[in-house]
Order: sequence, then structure tokens, then C-alpha cells
Amino acid sequence: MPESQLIIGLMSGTSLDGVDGVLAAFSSSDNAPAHIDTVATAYLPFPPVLRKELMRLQAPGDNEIHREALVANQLAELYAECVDKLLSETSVDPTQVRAVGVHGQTIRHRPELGYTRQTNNPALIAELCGVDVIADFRSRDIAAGGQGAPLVPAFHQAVFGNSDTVRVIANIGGISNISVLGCDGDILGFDTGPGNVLMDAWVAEHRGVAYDANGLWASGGNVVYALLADMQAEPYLAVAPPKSTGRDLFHRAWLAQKLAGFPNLNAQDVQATLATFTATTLADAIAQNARNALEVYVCGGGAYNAHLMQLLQQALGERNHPGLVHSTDILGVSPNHVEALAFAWLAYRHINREAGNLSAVTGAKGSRVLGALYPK
Ligand SMILES: Nc1ncnc2c1ncn2[C@@H]1O[C@H](COP(=O)(O)OP(=O)(O)OP(=O)(O)O)[C@@H](O)[C@H]1O
Ligand SMILES: CC(=O)N[C@H]1[C@@H]2OC[C@@H](O2)[C@@H](O)[C@@H]1O[C@H](C)C(=O)O
Repeated sequence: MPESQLIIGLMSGTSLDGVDGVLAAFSSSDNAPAHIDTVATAYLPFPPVLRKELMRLQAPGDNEIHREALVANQLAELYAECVDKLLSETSVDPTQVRAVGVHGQTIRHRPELGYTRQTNNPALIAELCGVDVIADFRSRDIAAGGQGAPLVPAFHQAVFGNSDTVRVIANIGGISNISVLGCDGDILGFDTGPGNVLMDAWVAEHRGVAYDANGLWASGGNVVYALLADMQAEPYLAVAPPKSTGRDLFHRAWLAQKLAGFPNLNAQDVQATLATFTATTLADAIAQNARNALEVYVCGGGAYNAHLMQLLQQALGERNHPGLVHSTDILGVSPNHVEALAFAWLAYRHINREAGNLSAVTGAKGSRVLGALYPK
């Protein structure tokens, strides 16, 4: 009889939209890789005041330590609420949950300086929920000389890997990252550049909405090719992996700098250009690193942007790449749940004292058990 463990994964990513949670059952027998079942999912949007404060903390400002500590407590309360929701909807008692794996909220990511910060208060989550909490998954990889990101490629391999065909998993969240899963178990992965972060900022400014639903606004604009070329000249894009990025680089001021050379542009045309920028950076990364991948599976919120998915397919075609673009839905995991499930999986690895990083991806000196435990 395989032994089953219930683990919760919580992710709040660079889009700063809210918290995704999954309650997952991990069963394993005879040293076989764990089988994972999603038992329940939950999503809690950030209250506007919290989102605003998190946004403020993305850049240097006054009294940051104090503000960060207060935000960490508010976040922990929201994470605990997400745990409660998952448990009450499934009538599961906290004593039945082996652990909560929680990413926290990235407010700085500077691996080149030896640090990354995911603000959080895991001690408070443990106190509020009465469950073991595992947090701070990135620091150990950075301590070992790695980028601390992306961490999901090992999880992608565990759930989406296939020995018959090379697969690409492309996450389009705030930032985009790819995992190239070879048939022989070889894995490559890195952050390709912005996902939705710049498009979200621009549409919020000009249309007052959180995101361009289905890419409808972008699809009605005209791409400004000279602006696109300036964006594509961003040095990060030409850096060889291992590499990772975030709002530290791709922020509103980055966009302002690119736009400075193009006064009086139509706002909708800028949105069209940003959508094409996201699609082409992903397509370039796939064409250069996964030449023979026939299958490209997209997860993250960008998978719900039909226009962006179409642009990605088109950009692959323009690069003579054979890949067909699908959503991870057809592999049985909803695009919205992949990252939260990954943090449940990373917690499972921690519990079993198994490595969570892939040094071939992050550039760390070796495999490391990731995360810190806050016992209940
Ligand atoms: N229907 C939709 N149409 C267009 N865009 C959408 C749609 N649904 C979600 N999105 C986009 O997806 C984003 C959220 O994606 P997701 O939750 O994957 O990001 P994240 O987890 O914060 O990011 P990261 O992977 O960088 O940590 C939204 O901000 C929005 O831009
Ligand atoms: C520092 C940080 O929070 N990085 C995130 C971000 O969001 C997407 C991309 O950039 C990825 O590198 C990473 O998240 C996923 C979960 C990862 O580590 O694989």
C-alpha cells in the first residue's frame, strides 16, 4: 500500500496578483518517484493596499526594513487564510497535513550580489495554521553559487518529462522561464525575460485594468518594429545561461527608457509591441536551446492570453521551429496551478532530504536540499 502525504504549496509570483494554493497528495512506494494528485486548489487576490505596498518594496525607498516586516506579517496572514480555505473546503484537519511549502514574495533578486529576498513570515504561518512550514527555497542555491532561480525545471521534469520526446515547458508569469526536458533526462532552464510584467504595467496605466484580458487590446494595435528592436537589444537576452531576472531589471523605468526615443506613440501600439516582445524572446530562447522539441507546453497566467499564445506559435514558425504550442492543461495540470504545485513538491523534497535544485540549471556548485523548516 503506497504511503500518501498531504502537502500544501503556496506561490505568489512576480505579477503581484495574489496567492495560488494547492493541496496535493504525494504517494510513493518502493523508492519510485512520487505520484502527485491535486486534491484542491485556491486563489486569494492581494487586497489593493497590500499589492500597493508590495509594489513599493520592489524598489529602494524610505524605512524599508520596517515596511518589509509589516508586509511580511500581512502576507503570512493571507497565506494562512489560503491554507484554511484549502483545508475547510476538503474537510482536512491541519494535523493531517505534513507541511506547507511557501515561496514568499520576491522583493529583490540579486544573485550576482549573493542574495535574493522573498518576504514572508513563515513562523507566523506555522503559528496560525498549526502545520510545519518550509520556506526560503532559493537562498541555499545562491549560497552554493547558483542563481537561486528558476527552481521549477526539476519539478517540470518530474511531472512533465517524457522519454520519447523533447518537451519545452514555458512559464509565462510576470517573468517568463523555460525548461527544456530532454528524452535522456538532460534538463536546461533559465528565465527568458519578461512575461506579463511590462504588459500589465502598461495596460494598467492606460486602461485602468490589471491585465489585458486575452490580449484583446494588444491584438488591435500595430507593432512598432523599431521599438521592438530596441527592446530586443536588451543585453540580458544575449547572456548565456545560467541566468535569472525579475522586476529588478524589467520594471516601468526600463520601459520608459525604451520609449524615450519614440515620443507620441499610440498606447495600443506599445501594448502590441510588448506582446510581441514577450513572444519573440520566448521563441528565440526555445529556437536556440530546444531546436528539436516538437511540444511546447505553456503554464502561468500567460497561457490564458489567446493572442500571446498565437504570437508565440507564429514566432516559432518564423524561426523554422517545429514546436506546437499547447497549454499544460492537456498534460493534466492547469496553468494556474503549476508553480504552487512545484512548491509543494519542493517541500516534499525537503522533507525527504532530497535536493530541490538542478546545478545544471542554476549554476550552483552542486545539488542541495532547499528551504528552511519552521516546525508547528
Ligand atoms: N485571461 C487572461 N488574459 C490575459 N492575461 C492573463 C489572463 N489571465 C491571467 N493573465 C496574466 O497572467 C498574470 C498572472 O500570471 P501568474 O499568476 O502565472 O504570475 P506569477 O505567478 O505572479 O508570475 P511568476 O511566474 O513570474 O512568478 C496576470 O497578471 C496577467 O497578466
Ligand atoms: C526570484 C524569483 O522569484 N524568480 C521567479 C520569477 O517568476 C518566474 C521566474 O522569475 C522564475 O525564475 C522564478 O519563479 C519560479 C517559480 C522558479 O523559481 O522556477
